[in-house]
Amino acid sequence: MSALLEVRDLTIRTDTGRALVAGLTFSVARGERLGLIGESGSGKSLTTLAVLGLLPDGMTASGSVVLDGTQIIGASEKTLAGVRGRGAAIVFQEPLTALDPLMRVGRQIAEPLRRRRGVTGAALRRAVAEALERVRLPDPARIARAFPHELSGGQRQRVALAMALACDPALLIADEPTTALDVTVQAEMLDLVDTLVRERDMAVAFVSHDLAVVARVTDRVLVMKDGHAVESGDVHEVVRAPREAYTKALVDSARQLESALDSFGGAQ
Ligand SMILES: Nc1ncnc2c1ncn2[C@@H]1O[C@H](COP(=O)(O)OP(=O)(O)OP(=O)(O)O)[C@@H](O)[C@H]1O
Repeated sequence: MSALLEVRDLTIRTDTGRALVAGLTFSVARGERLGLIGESGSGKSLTTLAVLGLLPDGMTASGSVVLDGTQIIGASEKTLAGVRGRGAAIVFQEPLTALDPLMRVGRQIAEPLRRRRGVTGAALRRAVAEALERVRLPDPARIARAFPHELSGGQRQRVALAMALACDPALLIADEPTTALDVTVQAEMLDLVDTLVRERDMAVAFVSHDLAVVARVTDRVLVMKDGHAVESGDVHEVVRAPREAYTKALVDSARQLESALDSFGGAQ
């Protein structure tokens, strides 16, 4: 069976022709969990935006990005609208990127369900409540009536996840979805993403600069540096025996962080 996402020789350039991502090739099978890892500026976010045809104005992509059978590069807005939500959906680091500050969150979750699935009336209200329950938000009726600023950062991130999952995407793209949260809320959010994607056999592209986080929720990892892939493989293999110096440095810094956290925990 063909891959759910097939990226071939993806190059992303600025309007001045500078390549920010160059010749990137990777794929994600249905149900597979891929981590995209690399230091800040390595091109992870631009790669995920290109997968949904969401590159910032002025940037162009070349090569091939086939998502759920649809070629994304050069596709019309109409084609892209058809594949977004169902083929893949994205959760960003800062949920306010995805949430409209002036709209109650219930309406924001309802909107894609109405538009893409044609759900209306009582069925739509039920679907919104279910979407909020699925991400383990207590008192979904109250949350649905709230505006984004009335929720905590962790609750907003769950709402953003509920929106992304509303149309049952085949691929969930999570771009550092826990970085802006405090450590406990981060761990809860990771567990939630992990549980939900396993329950649904959903594929994930999980973007992070933190190898420890990626190892927790993915099976395979693609290491990026300066817009190129430097290494890929089974996440535990890569952590155990990194081949490239750059990957080794990422592994070492993740270990240092872990042991610092351990000794901090032990001192309490
Ligand atoms: N809108 C933009 N205009 C110009 N350059 C950009 C733009 N967005 C990103 N870049 C540049 O493209 C490169 C890759 O950025 P990208 O956001 O994909 O990296 P990243 O690996 O996701 O980093 P981070 O972990 O910090 O989000 C960086 O050098 C960045 O400065």
